[in-house]
Amino acid sequence: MSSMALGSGFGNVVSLPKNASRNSNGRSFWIRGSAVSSPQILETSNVNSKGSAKSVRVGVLGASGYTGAEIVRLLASHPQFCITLMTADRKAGLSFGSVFPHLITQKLPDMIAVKDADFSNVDAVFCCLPNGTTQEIIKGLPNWLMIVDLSADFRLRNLNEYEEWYGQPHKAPELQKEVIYGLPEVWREEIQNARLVANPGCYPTSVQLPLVPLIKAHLIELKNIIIDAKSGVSGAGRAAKEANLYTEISEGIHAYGITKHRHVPEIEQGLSDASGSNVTVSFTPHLMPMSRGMQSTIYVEMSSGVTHVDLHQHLLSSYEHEEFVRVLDKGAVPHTRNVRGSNYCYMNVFPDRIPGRAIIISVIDNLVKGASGQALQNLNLMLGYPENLGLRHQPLFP
Ligand SMILES: NC(=O)C1=CN([C@@H]2O[C@H](COP(=O)(O)OP(=O)(O)OC[C@H]3O[C@@H](n4cnc5c(N)ncnc54)[C@H](OP(=O)(O)O)[C@@H]3O)[C@@H](O)[C@H]2O)C=CC1
Ligand SMILES: CC(=O)N[C@@H](CCC(=O)OP(=O)(O)O)C(=O)O
Repeated sequence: MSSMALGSGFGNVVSLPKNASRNSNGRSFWIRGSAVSSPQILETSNVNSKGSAKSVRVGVLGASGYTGAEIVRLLASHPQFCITLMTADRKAGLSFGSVFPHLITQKLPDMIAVKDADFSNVDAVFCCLPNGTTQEIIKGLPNWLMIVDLSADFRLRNLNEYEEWYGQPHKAPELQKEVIYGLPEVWREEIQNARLVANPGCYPTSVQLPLVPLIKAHLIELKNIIIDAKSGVSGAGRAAKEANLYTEISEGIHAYGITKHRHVPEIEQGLSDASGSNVTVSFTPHLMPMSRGMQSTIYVEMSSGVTHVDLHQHLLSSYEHEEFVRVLDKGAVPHTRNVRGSNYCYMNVFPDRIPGRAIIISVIDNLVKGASGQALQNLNLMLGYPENLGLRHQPLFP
């Protein structure tokens, strides 16, 4: 990574991204210089492979949940971010390794209740908290903290719509005004200048990545978009629920949230932004007997004179320079297994047997590109780092 070196309170040299000043928007992380003022948290795990202190101190709120654990897993190989704060609710007081033994080798702070958290040792936070709680918690946080919120609290711009779909008035409308929607392939420039980013939902990520470029290029009709989507059970979080017991989930699939799923307005907001007019979709999610992975099968009508080859070609050229989106070769079927554990979205286009229609298939790992990987991609961008830092894991197979 190209960088400039500054002396620091760590007594080490801290590497800052060369383009750090580009992010100096008055709320700038680097101008504050807070990254260089905390000698007490320096640990071996806070040193990168070059022996320099990692520059950015990160808090993970909701570290005992699935997305929190996934952030911790990804940050283990991040050369510049170290974790200085972890919170939990029922599991506050426990060590992270006792809650997630697969990550026991990492040296990490114990998880504490968010009310006891001291943010003076933190430059940026990932909020991996249940919907509805983040907006209350972050409105009390210092206004210089960089925040990536993985919940749905700040994704909908229209607060009436938020109230309608989430069943409660928004509790931090003043913060909503500064939020940037964190889908890097669409809003990269805005994210680079953001302090507060709303990380997209998993289903909306898998749908917008293929549809936004096609809508922007007027290659598909805005009516009759049908999305049939499927998710692994980790999408529902780690908290115990009867409906998610092995006996309820295994050896079967079922639809849920039919016509009422909270991701409908988020998908429609993204597609409407792309088209400049109101887009509505039919969206039905299904729960699959697998831990992680998500597929959206999307049925579209092509614009007059357009073929599925045009759609494929346009997606190929749109994502030619995107590291995390792979448009597969003609005829290759995207499979959730092939993106498992990675930040990739794989997609492809197929002709329908009905003339004029096409079928688009997009797959992601709901916990990575659908949540924590995308969140890390966003924080990298917000701080001026290459967006793939800590994210180059190849998919796990089998
Ligand atoms: N799972 C997924 O695939 C995706 C999830 N998301 C969103 O990310 C967020 C986190 O999801 P996920 O990790 O799956 O959820 P989990 O249920 O697995 O984890 C929730 C975390 O929040 C903590 N917590 C619960 N209630 C409170 C509270 N009142 N105050 C403070 N902390 C609390 C929990 O602590 P404790 O364990 O101690 O109770 C736990 O650490 C959610 O908003 C979810 O909608 C977004 C995209 C995908
Ligand atoms: C399988 C499952 O239950 N999945 C979750 C989606 C997870 C997600 O992205 O949701 P948020 O919008 O809450 O962040 C659901 O359908 O609610």
